[in-house]
Amino acid sequence: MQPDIQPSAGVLLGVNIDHVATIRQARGTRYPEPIQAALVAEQAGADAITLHLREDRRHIQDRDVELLRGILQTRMNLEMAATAEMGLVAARIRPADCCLVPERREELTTEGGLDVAGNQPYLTDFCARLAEAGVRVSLFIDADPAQIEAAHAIGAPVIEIHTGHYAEASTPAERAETLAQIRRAVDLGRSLGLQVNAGHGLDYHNVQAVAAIPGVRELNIGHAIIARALFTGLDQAVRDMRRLCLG
Ligand SMILES: CC(=O)[C@@H](O)[C@H](O)COP(=O)(O)O
Ligand SMILES: NCC(=O)COP(=O)(O)O
Repeated sequence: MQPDIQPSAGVLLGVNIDHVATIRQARGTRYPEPIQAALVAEQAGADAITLHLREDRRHIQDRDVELLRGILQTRMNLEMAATAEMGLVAARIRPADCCLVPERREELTTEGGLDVAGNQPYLTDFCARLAEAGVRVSLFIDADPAQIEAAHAIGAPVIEIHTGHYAEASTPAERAETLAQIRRAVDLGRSLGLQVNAGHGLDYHNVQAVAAIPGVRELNIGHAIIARALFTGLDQAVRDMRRLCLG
């Protein structure tokens, strides 16, 4: 089946395959295989494959990252905490992109953005070392001007705006306000010359409003795609999301 070859309308789709690995880890089996998911997603039109190597290895394993590094046809976006251990992994794997995200072992999923403003010296050095290894650094941050300005100050070329508060909004007013915050964050990031991505909690019902924000370059989406794939298959789930992103 040939993928829908459509010219990118400027909004790229990074498919996060973490939760394929969640199902595998639930029983410790050899299936489902995240490698297979990545290739299916790419064939269906994903512009990048995102995977989060967590410190607790609850889903993606080191072997997934190592194997995919030599297999992906598009681009690896490796998400990780800004720790010494993960810095060594990134320097060895040298993914095209590395997105630094905060982690707390007890969290169910990522809860907030990275505190760049509060950790500038450490993150400046951490990002410089990744850049020296040829890795493009992205910082997963809240739609907070101080964090966006700090990301620019430490030399990160890319930011990914945390869309979780928008995704979890429970009223139309809250949804409108959180979307406006994202829009302002995109405008500020672009004015500083940053590439601005967005992600977390985006699904088939809330993605279009974010994809329509001028200046958003890439959306990283996983949980909703993998959930839909249970019923439509992964190829169709990715195609459907790609179509919504293109508007
Ligand atoms: C940073 C982010 O929002 C996600 O990409 C992250 O991977 C969420 O963590 P889980 O995939 O473990 O839910
Ligand atoms: N950085 C966001 C991501 O990769 C996927 O987040 P989600 O769609 O699984 O919530």
